[in-house]
Amino acid sequence: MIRAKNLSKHFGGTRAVDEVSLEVEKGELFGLLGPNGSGKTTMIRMLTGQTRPTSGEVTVRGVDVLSSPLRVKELTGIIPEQENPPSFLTAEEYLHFVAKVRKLEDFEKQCDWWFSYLDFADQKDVLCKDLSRGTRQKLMLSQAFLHEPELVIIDEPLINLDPLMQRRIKDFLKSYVKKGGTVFISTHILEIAREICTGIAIIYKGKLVFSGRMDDPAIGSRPLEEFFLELVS
Ligand SMILES: Nc1ncnc2c1ncn2[C@@H]1O[C@H](COP(=O)(O)OP(=O)(O)OP(=O)(O)O)[C@@H](O)[C@H]1O
Repeated sequence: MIRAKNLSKHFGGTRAVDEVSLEVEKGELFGLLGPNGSGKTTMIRMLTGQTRPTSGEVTVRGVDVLSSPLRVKELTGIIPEQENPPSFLTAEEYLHFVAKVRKLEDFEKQCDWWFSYLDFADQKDVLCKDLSRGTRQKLMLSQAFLHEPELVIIDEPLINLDPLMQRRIKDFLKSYVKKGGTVFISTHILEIAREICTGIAIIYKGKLVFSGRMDDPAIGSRPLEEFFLELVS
């Protein structure tokens, strides 16, 4: 689903991502972990065609991201970090707009399902600029999954969500991959990764320091925090 080979991004003298190679298979719920400033967002931006790598190769669902970034956007659901929906549309208008861009038919039912599942039907007619941060995140999650893409890439999926909504999204993500979807998330919340991810990669100062399945013997049964701290300190 995702193949990155020796991917690097430099900003002047800063090596935000440094020669990272990764493979994510179909059906995985894959977590990209790392401390603040370790390169997670930059990595996601390269995987989704939002930032051009300094060097390296990346394909998503077999499509070369560098030469066909728009095709990658068609094939995947994406939520960039702290992305906001357009201020001048209501929540419902935005979701309907995305459904039309994604060429969905009979989309009103699907949109209503999301409003109800994430418990924000009462905010449908509110302008996006007036939604709370958590509700904006609910809307962004809804738009990413609306067309049921085979692959969804989310930078910090649970940001700004209350514990009940975090539970609901975690359950949704687990069931999505059980049904054959693939989800790639970044997070610095280790309990989320321990609870829902099937595979993880850890980056530190731009370099990949671990990549493997959650049941990798190197992690064992110890708390993920212990393993993580060993690698990043
Ligand atoms: N546009 C940019 N220009 C210059 N430096 C940048 C730019 N974007 C990111 N960086 C730098 O690249 C490094 C990695 O940043 P990045 O945002 O990818 O980290 P992150 O792991 O997502 O961090 P966080 O968990 O704090 O969101 C940081 O040193 C950051 O300052």
